[in-house]
Amino acid sequence: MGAQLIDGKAIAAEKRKAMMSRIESMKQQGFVPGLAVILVGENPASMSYVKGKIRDCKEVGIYSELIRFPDTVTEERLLAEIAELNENKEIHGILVQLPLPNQISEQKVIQAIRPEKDVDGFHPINVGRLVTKQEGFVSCTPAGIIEMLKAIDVPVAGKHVVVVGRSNIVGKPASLLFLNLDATVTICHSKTKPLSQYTQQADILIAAAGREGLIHAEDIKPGAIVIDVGMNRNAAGKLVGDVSFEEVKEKAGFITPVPGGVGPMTRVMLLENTLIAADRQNKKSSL
Ligand SMILES: Nc1nc(=O)c2c([nH]1)NC[C@@H]1CN(c3ccc(C(=O)N[C@@H](CCC(=O)O)C(=O)O)cc3)C=[N+]21
Repeated sequence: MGAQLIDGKAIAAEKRKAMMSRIESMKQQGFVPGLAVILVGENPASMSYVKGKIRDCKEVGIYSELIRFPDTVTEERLLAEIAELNENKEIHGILVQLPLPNQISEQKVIQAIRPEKDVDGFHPINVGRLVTKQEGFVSCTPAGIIEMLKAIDVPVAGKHVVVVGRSNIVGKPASLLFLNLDATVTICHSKTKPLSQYTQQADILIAAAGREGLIHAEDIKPGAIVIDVGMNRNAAGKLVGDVSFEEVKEKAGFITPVPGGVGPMTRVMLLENTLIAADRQNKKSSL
């Protein structure tokens, strides 16, 4: 294999280890960081993701609450729960697992969370802070991608970053983060024609379209850094990214695997954001 593997799982484990001592010293000062996770319904994928988040919290010593509702829950009830968590002094971060059932407006729910507790970074206030380069919370997946590049010591300034995908959760915030780090950023999406003409120009390629087999060897520049955000089930039921890993790894300089790449970094950044939230709220209350 030509490319060096970026081992997200190992980098995330390293980061969790470093967090444990930070949390230990917080606790010695009588302060325990806390995360509330709201799960609506019984979608198996959502249930398994949420379980993973709660397990991560336990491992590093973050207090966590899992709050579950049936998929028939009203928007009003959900908003009331969030209002309560906004006032709860033991809870510094609130995450509502997406997607939500159709009777509930995701935008309304996201906007009900106090921006200071929005550890997903989905609230428009936090998105606006990212756009204007102010302190706030950044969506966990893009933040995790930046941490991976830091871990392999790759400077971003002046690089051409091509982002394929424009979701509110990954593509858009990733583009803004790279722009804030002085990269030259191109955003591509399903209507971009021809896609390969753009991806071939990338020093750093972010594949976040959610389509298996989107990126092949001929679509990249030799030596490029390829970050695969895709999470697709292939015909054999296996979890695969947007990048045809076996062929692209021969031509890339660095590549992330799926699983074991961006996913574990996303999870660890949620813990990181929860610690940042706890720190900021602790400072405020002791002023
Ligand atoms: N409010 C909210 N915040 C989220 O951050 C959020 C969400 N809703 N809804 C769903 C998506 C999805 N997501 C994943 C995070 C990590 C892995 C992960 O760790 N994946 C493992 C593999 C897991 C497996 O094998 O299924 C890996 O890539 O190695 C997966 C998926 C967070 N999301």
